[in-house]
Amino acid sequence: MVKLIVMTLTQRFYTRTFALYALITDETTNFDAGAPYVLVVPMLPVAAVTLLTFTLVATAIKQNKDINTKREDVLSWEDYFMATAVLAAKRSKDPCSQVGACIVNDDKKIVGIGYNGMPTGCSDDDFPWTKKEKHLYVCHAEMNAIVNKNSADIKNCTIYVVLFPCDQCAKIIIQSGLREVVYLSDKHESKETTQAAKRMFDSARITYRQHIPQNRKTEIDFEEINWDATVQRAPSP
Ligand SMILES: O=c1ccn([C@H]2C[C@H](O)[C@@H](COP(=O)(O)O)O2)c(=O)[nH]1
Repeated sequence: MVKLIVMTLTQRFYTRTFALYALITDETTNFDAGAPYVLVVPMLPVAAVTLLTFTLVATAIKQNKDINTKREDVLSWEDYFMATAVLAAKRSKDPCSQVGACIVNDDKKIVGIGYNGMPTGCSDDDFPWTKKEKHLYVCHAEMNAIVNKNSADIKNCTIYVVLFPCDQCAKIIIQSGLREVVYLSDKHESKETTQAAKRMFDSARITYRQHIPQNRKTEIDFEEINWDATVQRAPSP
């Protein structure tokens, strides 16, 4: 409907502008080879301004409509849980692999989040991040998500994790009673540790599958919040 109104108005505008221009210049009656350019070139800025105006009006109308209509283009549950794992991973200080994990129960409630990092009390600045040494100290994302759980029981939950779990994490996942592993990357699939993890999952009947995001990109844009329209309170002293 909005499109139709805009198209009709645009068409009318052009017809009238063209007729007016033809009247002033009388070019339509003297159509030699150069005449079309003489007609079209001066109209380009007018056309650009008109198009911009109509686009702005159409956007305003559309936005006005949107505040009264249910949004359809929302994050799917699966993208939401994996995005939560990816967001947690952004806290990781590991220079090679930033891993995040998010545990979800049957009611679609998040009951644990974690990322790979040094144990509490072991400073990120004092312990090594080199490829060889870090493995002695780093707590894996899955382990952190499990020990950080905010629910008494995580039995039958699903864990969304950025990287396929290693053998050590597989053991903790199995012993915690988790039912399913959803992962994003399997970049260490040829490693013995990943193969051992898959062997244990298969035996313990824990399913695993790769998550293919519906949206390749999910942006968080703090600028989207209209700060000017909110009351800005002074921070507490
Ligand atoms: O299941 C896993 C496996 C690994 N991690 C963490 C541990 C390390 O910080 C990195 C792996 O580093 P690489 O240099 O890629 O070997 O990922 C984890 O959290 N969970």
